Amino acid sequence: MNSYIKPGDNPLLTEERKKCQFSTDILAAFYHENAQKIKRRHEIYQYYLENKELHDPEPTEFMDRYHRLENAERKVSLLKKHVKKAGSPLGLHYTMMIPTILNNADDEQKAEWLPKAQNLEFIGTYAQTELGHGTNLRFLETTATYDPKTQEFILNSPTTSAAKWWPGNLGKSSNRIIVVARLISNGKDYGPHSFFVPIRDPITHKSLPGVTVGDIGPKFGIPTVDNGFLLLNNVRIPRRNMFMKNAKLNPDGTYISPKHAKLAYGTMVYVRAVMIRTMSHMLGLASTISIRYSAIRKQGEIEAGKGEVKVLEYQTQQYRLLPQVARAWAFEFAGRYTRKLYAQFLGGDVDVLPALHGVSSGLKAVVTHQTAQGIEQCRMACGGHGYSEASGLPQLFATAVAGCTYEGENMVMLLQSARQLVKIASDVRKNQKPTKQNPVTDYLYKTSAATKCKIDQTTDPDPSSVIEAFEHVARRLTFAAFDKLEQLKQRGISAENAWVQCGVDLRRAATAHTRTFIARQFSNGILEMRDLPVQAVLKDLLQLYLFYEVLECDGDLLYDGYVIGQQIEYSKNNVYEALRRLRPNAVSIVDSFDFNDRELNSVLGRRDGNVYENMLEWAKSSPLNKHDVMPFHHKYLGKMMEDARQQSKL
Ligand SMILES: CC/C=C\C/C=C\C/C=C\C/C=C/C(=O)SCCNC(=O)CCNC(=O)[C@H](O)C(C)(C)COP(=O)(O)OP(=O)(O)OC[C@H]1O[C@@H](n2cnc3c(N)ncnc32)[C@H](O)[C@@H]1OP(=O)(O)O
Ligand SMILES: Cc1cc2nc3c(=O)[nH]c(=O)nc-3n(C[C@H](O)[C@H](O)[C@H](O)COP(=O)(O)OP(=O)(O)OC[C@H]3O[C@@H](n4cnc5c(N)ncnc54)[C@H](O)[C@@H]3O)c2cc1C
Repeated sequence: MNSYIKPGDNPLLTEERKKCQFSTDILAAFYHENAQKIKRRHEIYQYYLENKELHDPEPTEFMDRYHRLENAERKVSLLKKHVKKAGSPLGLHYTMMIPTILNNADDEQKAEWLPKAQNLEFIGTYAQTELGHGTNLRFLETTATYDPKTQEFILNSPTTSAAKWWPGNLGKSSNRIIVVARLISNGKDYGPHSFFVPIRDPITHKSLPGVTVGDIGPKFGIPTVDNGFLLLNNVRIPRRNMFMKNAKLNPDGTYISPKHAKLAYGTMVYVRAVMIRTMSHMLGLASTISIRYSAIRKQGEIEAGKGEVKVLEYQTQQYRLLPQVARAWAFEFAGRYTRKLYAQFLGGDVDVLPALHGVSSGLKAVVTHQTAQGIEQCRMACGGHGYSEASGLPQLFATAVAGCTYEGENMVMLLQSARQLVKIASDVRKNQKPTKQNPVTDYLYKTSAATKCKIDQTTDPDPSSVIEAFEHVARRLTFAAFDKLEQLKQRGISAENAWVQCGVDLRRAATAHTRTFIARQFSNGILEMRDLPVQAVLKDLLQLYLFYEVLECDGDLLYDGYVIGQQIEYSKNNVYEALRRLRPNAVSIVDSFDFNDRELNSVLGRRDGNVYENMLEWAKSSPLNKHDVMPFHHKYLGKMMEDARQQSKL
């Protein structure tokens, strides 16, 4: 039933795979949405294996940034020949440039820019954040002043803090970019708008007059990406280079407002909506690496004299790793919802934007945070080898944790989600009904279905009792934060200051609300699976997810007596029971994520489980090992020891 078994694999992994009680093919197709996608994934991987020019000449962990970027550019240029969609130096081109053209360009602009972007005739990025401002877009300093005489915009960075700072692929790769700047026309400031701006010559790739651009230097991770800075000095672009699907500017400089004030933020909403799946994949990668490794790593005896056991036998190891698998699945279902909502928005339904913004901002924050935490758990669960770059986990963590910051700092995003909750609380207090159905927030209008939680000692529990418990917590925290806000305002504190004073409570309400949403999506999502053995595995994962989350918020559940201590004990037992049931299938479940060795990029997580011999091979690639004696040895340490020896002879 496990189709990942191959001759030559580590027998400890084969032993695990032979225990599989379900079809890995069916589970893999469900994770990647259909069997066709799995087939295509396998074809692409096979193609990669056969085309050596696409391989790295040495492990990239040993390359400096210069050679990493060169290697990435080499592969990307080759990939264009092989497949349409490529990697790192084009990351932002695909995730932000093309979506902005689709989302913000009018038909004529789209006809001009989209085919060229898709054909990679130019490479672009999204330059919004500045040295002095990222979160607070209204205070961006870059200006685009309209000159009706020439029908051009003049772009300027008036101060050092106005320098664009951070955009991925801006430093060295991009030549046509989106600049977010404050539109000024006829002396009036209309706030941030997007402009299509050439920054490098298309032939020589040299920066254009008035453009100062470069790489911002090494970061916490993602060394292959050339995040950049940019200063603009009186750079002129034609009027039609302002993105005009929503807001427009006539040749005489008169401004036409968009249908919704925040339509200009559409690209950010898009990335927040799609990055949920990327996070699920990253957590899936980390789980695959750590669970496969835990199945071949033996350490310690459980019963003296019976031999060392795989570390995966320890309940503590299972408790660290299996909830990460469950969360990867939960995030996948949550991401399907936000992508569907975004498709509705892109199809022209502008009214869906507030709901989409509400759910995607909270979700982006919770999912990136839990993904980064989960990867770090996986890394630590691999012991010393998890600390080596050979595990792939340090780089994976460094990449994932950036998601907590980019596309809206997480705390700020939770506060955006809380805005929606507070509005609903205000409606409820005024006995107002929802104007429009929203399956994500409608529960806030209802009172608790039961005054006491229904979790009991059954080991095959109904998910609805847990979801109701999460709803109860989210509702209580939302109304508590709202009431506190109102009390502060009644004491004469301004609405804005009251908001700041309730920030922590608002964040907690938004987190609880997002937990409720994810749990419901997971619970509904698995109903689509008809194959009974696969359904059983998904139910075990759901059970683990739900009761693990109960234990994460036990204080909030106990706070008002909604649950009693005994129900927390039942919840713990349900976690342990789920771990016990999942254990025999653990390797097969992560196999079903269907990540190949290129994607895993980890000696510990290889499909064949032959870890130790490959660790030795990997270490031998270290440039330090090109020399038995380092050329500078006798200059420093050698000399120091020689001097000490000479001294001791005196
Ligand atoms: C496939 C992709 C996968 C992985 C990614 C891989 C690679 C990419 C890697 C990195 C790319 C990174 C890119 C970037 O980081 S780009 C820069 C991102 N920057 C941000 O996200 C900035 C965050 N700041 C904001 O979004 C806004 O400034 C903020 C929302 C904080 C505040 O905006 P503003 O001051 O204008 O509004 P408010 O007064 O707070 O609210 C007024 C009103 O508007 C509503 N609102 C706000 N934003 C939106 C929106 N986007 N859509 C709809 N509505 C919005 C807000 O809720 C208020 O409503 P109401 O309460 O009804 O008044
Ligand atoms: C790897 C990476 C890639 C990036 N790629 C891009 C890109 O391609 N294009 C681009 O334009 N930008 C990019 N960025 C920039 C990114 O979008 C910003 O860093 C991000 O939006 C956060 O803004 P900031 O840096 O101004 O943080 P700040 O807003 O200064 O945050 C600092 C602290 O202040 C808090 N804070 C700020 N405002 C509030 C508030 N209103 N209420 C409560 N607390 C608040 C935050 O929670 C945080 O704790 C990237 C960043 C990184 C790290």
